[in-house]
Parts: sequence; C-alpha cells; structure tokens
Amino acid sequence: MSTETQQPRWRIAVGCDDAGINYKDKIKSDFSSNPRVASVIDVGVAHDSEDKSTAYPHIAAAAAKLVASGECDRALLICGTGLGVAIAANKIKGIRAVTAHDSFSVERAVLSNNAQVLCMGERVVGLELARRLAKEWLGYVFDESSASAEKVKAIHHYEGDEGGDESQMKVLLFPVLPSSVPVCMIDIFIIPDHLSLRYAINDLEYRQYEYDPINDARVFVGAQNCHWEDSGAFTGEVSPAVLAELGCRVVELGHAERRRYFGETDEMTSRKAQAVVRNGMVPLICVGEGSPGQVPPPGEGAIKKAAEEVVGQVERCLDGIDPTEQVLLAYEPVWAIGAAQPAGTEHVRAVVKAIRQSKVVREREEKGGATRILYGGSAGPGLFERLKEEDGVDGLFLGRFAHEEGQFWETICEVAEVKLQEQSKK
Ligand SMILES: O=C[C@H](O)COP(=O)(O)O
Repeated sequence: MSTETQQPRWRIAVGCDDAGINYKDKIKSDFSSNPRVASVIDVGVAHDSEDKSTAYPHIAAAAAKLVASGECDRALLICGTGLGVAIAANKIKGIRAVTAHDSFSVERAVLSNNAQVLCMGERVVGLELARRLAKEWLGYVFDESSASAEKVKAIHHYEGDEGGDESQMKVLLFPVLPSSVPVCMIDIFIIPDHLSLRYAINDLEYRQYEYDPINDARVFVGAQNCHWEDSGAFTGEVSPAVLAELGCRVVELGHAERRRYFGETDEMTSRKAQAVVRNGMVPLICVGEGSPGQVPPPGEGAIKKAAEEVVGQVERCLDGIDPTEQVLLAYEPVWAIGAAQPAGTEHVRAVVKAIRQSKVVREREEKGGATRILYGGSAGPGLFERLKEEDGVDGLFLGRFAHEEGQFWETICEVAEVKLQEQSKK
C-alpha cells in the first residue's frame, strides 16, 4: 500500500441497478468528500430518473467502458448481489471486476489482481460495512513491480480480440460533447467497414441505456456498399436484406472509389438504391465529376460542366426509386476527395443548386420524398459555415476528418450551430 503522500487521486465511475440505489448514492456521497477521489461520474440509475428500470448489464458496461477508455481509473458497482454487475463489467475488454464483501478480498482484488472494478450487493452486506470497504478500496494501489504483475498480464493474454475496428469505433462512439450544442437537431451517420458494423450497431443499442455523452444525437450506422439483390448466388457480395436485419439504416452507394476500382455505373447504383429502399433503409448516393488530382480551372465554364455531369448522374441514379422515399445525395467532386482543400464555395453552391433544380429532385419534392444533399471531399471543420445558404447543402460527408475524434465532433457541432441559427430565424 502506498503512503498518503504518494496516494493517487482516483477518477471513479459509480453505478447500480434499482436494487443498489441506496448504497450507490451513499458511497458516491462518501467519495465526493474523500481526498483520495478526484472525480465521480454516476452512470445511473438514479432515484428520480425514468431509467430506474435499466437492467444491470447496461449500467455495468457503461461504467466499465469509462474505465477501459481511460476516462475513469476505477468503478464501483452495486446491484442486489454484486454478482451480475461483475459478470457484465468483465465482458468489457481490459476490465477486471470482482465482487467482494470482506476486507481481505477487497485488498487482494487490487493488490493481487489489479481489479479496477469493485462490485457489492445491497442485499448481501450491511451499509456501514459496504461504506468501509469502499473507503479501504481507495487506499490500495497495485504494485506493477510485484510478483502479481506477471499473473495479471497472463489474464490479459487470454482476452480475445473482439475484432474489427473496435478501437477505431470506440474513438468515434465515445465522444464528450459540449452539452450546450444541440446536436439532437441533426442526424449523424457512421459508416464503417462491413466487419465493424455489428460492433457499431451493438454499441449504439447499448448506448440508449447509457448516460448521455452525445446529447441525444441521433446516430445511425450505415454500410459502405451492398448488392442489388437480397439473395442469390453472388459470392462475396453483401445482401441489403442482411444489412437491414443487422440494424443498418443507411447504405452508401456509388462512391467514386467503387466506380473507379470496381467499375460501378449509375445504372448499378440505381439498382442498389432500389434494393436499399426495398429493405427499408436510406440510400446515400455519391455523385461527383472529374478525376483524382485534376482540379478544374476556376471559372463558370468548369462549374457549368460539373453541374451538367452531376445532374446527369443524379437522374440516372435516382431512376426507379419511389419519389416518396427519402434519399441522401453526397456531392463529392472526385478531384476534391483526399485533396488538400475542399472544392470552392461558389463551385459547391452552383452544383448543389443545379441538383435541387433537376427534374427528378423537383418531382421528388412535389411527391414528398426528402432529398438531402451533402457535400464531401476534404470536408471538415470550418466548411459548413462557409457553404451555408438558403436551400444549399444540408450536411457534410466526411472522410479523413471523421477519423480524428476532435475534428469529427467539431464539425458536427458547427453543423448543429448553423441549423440552430436557421431554425431561430424561422
Ligand atoms: O468517403 C469519403 C469521401 O470520399 C471524402 O474523403 P475525404 O474527406 O478524406 O476527402
């Protein structure tokens, strides 16, 4: 055990189910006046909240994820027995959660097992003992140079890789937003690779039980491509029916790279879009002129040519889609994808205007099918404010700037602020 002067100050998550609220609240209050505690995050449930019936696995996972992500050092969880919360918390990679109701076990949980999560049962142990054990727990610090360290490493060794892009998705799905930004006014789409879809969808499902780090934003998961048939002998292709069943809400189609490397045409994109709609999802159809690296010369000529080309793509891609169904169009000049700069404001506005005035989009407007137009191609912070105008771009389609958490959320906050301003003018 370290001395008082070396004692770290812990950032602690506390949580419970409806059977553990009294103990959780009492111990939380003890923690807030304990000098060994730097901060406390309460992941619920709370006496007066509607989520009081939230089942223990969601609470335990929320707290454990705060520890696994490094946002908290430790977590204390209470349920009726202290068993279920420990089982659930241990499902989170990197977490060692124990149930302990005696002084010796609490000590060994830290000093032998380097457990970051302590679980207790409100129906098992008296309140005063629980409070004392929680206080003692704060005083123990695992010694990385002890003989126990190798054994803890062995536990780590047996943790399977949960696969895919989990760590990347974690970056995206665990942001902390300024609570003043009303991001609930906008839709956020996260479109990972196919192998990461299940992780992303599960994470968002779990998130609805979680405390609210994303301020009630609507976050949907989408796929990067699909086939035009729901089933059949198309080895290696991904069925839109399967994507819908998995929980995908959006499917991106006709991206410039699909067109360039896989020979996809507007006609194929249209068939895929129809399949997406048929399966109850929203197609996100990418259109855009030009070639990689070939920035067009400034001037009206290039803009006019771009608008004509893009409107043609839009008409062919939307062919056969019920005009009452909603679609998303991502206007991405091919030369602006992966470039140093996005396309110029004048260029983007003119092409978007041409798309809006196209026969197919106007017809959709009349029939009630929403057509939201996004801009993509080196889109990132600072761009939406510049592009905004009445009936202009509805949103952004991010590539590289979505890979970095800070820039991703900065861009989203900017879009939300513009939308808020627009709404307050109405
Ligand atoms: O899929 C992403 C878009 O093609 C844009 O990528 P970028 O923002 O890195 O240029």
